[in-house]
Amino acid sequence: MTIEINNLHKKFGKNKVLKGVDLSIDQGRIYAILGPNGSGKTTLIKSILGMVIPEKGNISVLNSPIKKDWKYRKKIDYLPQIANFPPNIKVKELIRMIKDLRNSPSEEASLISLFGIQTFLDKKLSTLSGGTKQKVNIVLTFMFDSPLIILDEPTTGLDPKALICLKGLIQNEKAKGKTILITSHIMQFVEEMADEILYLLEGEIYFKGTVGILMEQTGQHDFEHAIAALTSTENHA
Ligand SMILES: Nc1ncnc2c1ncn2[C@@H]1O[C@H](COP(=O)(O)OP(=O)(O)OP(=O)(O)O)[C@@H](O)[C@H]1O
Repeated sequence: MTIEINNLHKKFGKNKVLKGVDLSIDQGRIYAILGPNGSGKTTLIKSILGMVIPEKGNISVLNSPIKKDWKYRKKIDYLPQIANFPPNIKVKELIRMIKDLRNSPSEEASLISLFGIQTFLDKKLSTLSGGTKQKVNIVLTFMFDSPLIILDEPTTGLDPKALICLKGLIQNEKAKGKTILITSHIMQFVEEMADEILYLLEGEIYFKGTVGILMEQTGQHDFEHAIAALTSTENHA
């Protein structure tokens, strides 16, 4: 089991976001974490990363409980939804900085040419377009070789060519036996990529299963409508 979560609770003030999440994530599959805005997708991801500390519950990553042991973070490649990097440094300096921080082997050259960002290496981050920044973030995420990859809204701002590259990259990593967790509001992307859907609602995993099972349970013929129908039928995980 790559990730095991039991009875996870997290609130911010009076706002109870996660209310007893139970979840098992198997190795070598692509999982899409879906749910309405504010349903707690990012909170769940950050709990797995140890960036949010839950009040209650247990999380194990790669067979070890994560409490009080931060070393497991090195085994996760994480693409944040909003990356706050210093604006005044150049792309190549950022790549260098992240490599030094991680102190793990990295393979950035092929990714830089795959996304065609060679000409931006000497540019400051503040001068880049949104899509180019996202390409840089993708390079920073995929240049390491960790068994678990977590992508929070990876498609944001990407043009079609970059989107195709991203999909290929994700499939390649899966073929190597890696486990991939993705949040996305782009249903076409999710349908194409995900082996399994995890739908968060009212602080719990409301549905867990394949796209096929989701369609069958909701009686819908397209994925977008099946997701929309989830909340109006009884489809508990
Ligand atoms: N650091 C924080 N302090 C206070 N409230 C927070 C904090 N982080 C998240 N929240 C609240 O927790 C709830 C869940 O937020 P979260 O970002 O996990 O949702 P999400 O499902 O990822 O949403 P979206 O689809 O909009 O990205 C929201 O109501 C949000 O306002």
